[in-house]
Amino acid sequence: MTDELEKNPAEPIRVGVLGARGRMGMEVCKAVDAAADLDLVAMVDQGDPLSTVADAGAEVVVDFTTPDVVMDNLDWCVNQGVNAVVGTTGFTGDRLERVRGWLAGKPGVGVVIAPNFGIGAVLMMQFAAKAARHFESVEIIEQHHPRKLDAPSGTATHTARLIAQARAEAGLGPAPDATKDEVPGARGAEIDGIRVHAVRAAGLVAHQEVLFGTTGETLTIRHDSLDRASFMPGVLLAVRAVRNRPGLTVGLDPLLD
Ligand SMILES: NC(=O)C1=CN([C@@H]2O[C@H](COP(=O)(O)OP(=O)(O)OC[C@H]3O[C@@H](n4cnc5c(N)ncnc54)[C@H](OP(=O)(O)O)[C@@H]3O)[C@@H](O)[C@H]2O)C=CC1
Ligand SMILES: O=C(O)C1=N[C@H](C(=O)O)C[C@H](O)C1
Repeated sequence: MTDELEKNPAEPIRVGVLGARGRMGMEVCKAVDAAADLDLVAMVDQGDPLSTVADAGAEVVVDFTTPDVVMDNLDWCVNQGVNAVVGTTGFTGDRLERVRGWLAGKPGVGVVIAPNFGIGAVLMMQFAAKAARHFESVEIIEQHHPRKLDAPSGTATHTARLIAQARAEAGLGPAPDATKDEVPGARGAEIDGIRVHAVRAAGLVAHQEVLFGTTGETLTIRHDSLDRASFMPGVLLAVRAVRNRPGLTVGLDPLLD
C-alpha cells in the first residue's frame, strides 16, 4: 500500500496566477511556489495573453487583478473549463448572477469568489453579522493603503450587506441619526442603509472596524491585516478546494465549516 502511494503520488494542482506582478499576485505566486502540492505553471499580468494559462495546462486560476478586467478574465476561465479562485473586488449582485449564468453552461467548473481571504477577516464579518441584531446603531470604518483603487472596500461592502440582512431579519429599522450632512460625504457612503467610511493612509495594509452602539454601551469588532501574507492560507485553502466545488461559492465561510 505504501509502495503504491509512493509510486503514484497525488499530482500537484497546476495553478495560474492573473495579476501576477501586482501586490497580491506576487504574494500568491510565492505561496503557490512554496506549497509542495501546488505547481505554479503560469504567471499572467497586464498585456500577457490569457492563452498562456491554457497553454500551461492550469487547472486553477487565481485572479487578483482589477474590478475593470476581472469579469472578462472569469468569463474566459469558465469558457475554457478552468476553475477559478477570485479575490478581486467589485462583485455586485448583478455580477455574481452573470457568473452563475456562465457556470450553468459548464457544470464541472468551480469558482470561489471571496471579498477577503483573511481567516480573521472572515470571522470579523461573521461576528458582526451575529452582533447586528442587538444594536440600534452600526457604522463600518475600513482603512487601507493609499494605492487601493476602489472604495469602499469589498470587505466593507460585504459586511454592510450581511449586517443589513441581519437587521432586517430582526425587524430593526434605520439607525437613529438626526445629523444634517453639511458637507456631502461627511457621514460616509450608504450601502443597504449602513454607513461606511473609507480611510486611505500610507503605512496601512487592510483594516476594518465595525462599531455598534445601543443604550449605554458600544461594541467594536476590529480586524487588521498587517501583511499580505495574512491572505495566503485562505487563498491556498480555496485553490485546494475549488476543483471539488462545482458552481459558484461566495465567501470563504463554507470552506471553513
Ligand atoms: N479578497 C482578498 O482577500 C483581497 C482582495 N484584494 C483585491 O485584489 C485586487 C488586486 O489588489 P492588489 O494586488 O493590491 O492590486 P495591484 O494593482 O497591485 O495588482 C493588480 C495587478 O493586476 C494587473 N492587471 C491589470 N489588468 C490585468 C489583466 N487584464 N490581466 C492580468 N493582470 C492585469 C495589474 O497590472 P497594472 O498595474 O499594469 O495595471 C497589476 O499588476 C483588488 O481588487 C483588491 O481589492 C486585495 C487583497 C486581498
Ligand atoms: O485592496 C486591498 O488591499 C484589499 N482589498 C480587499 C477589499 O477591498 O476588501 C480585501 C482587503 O481589504 C485588502
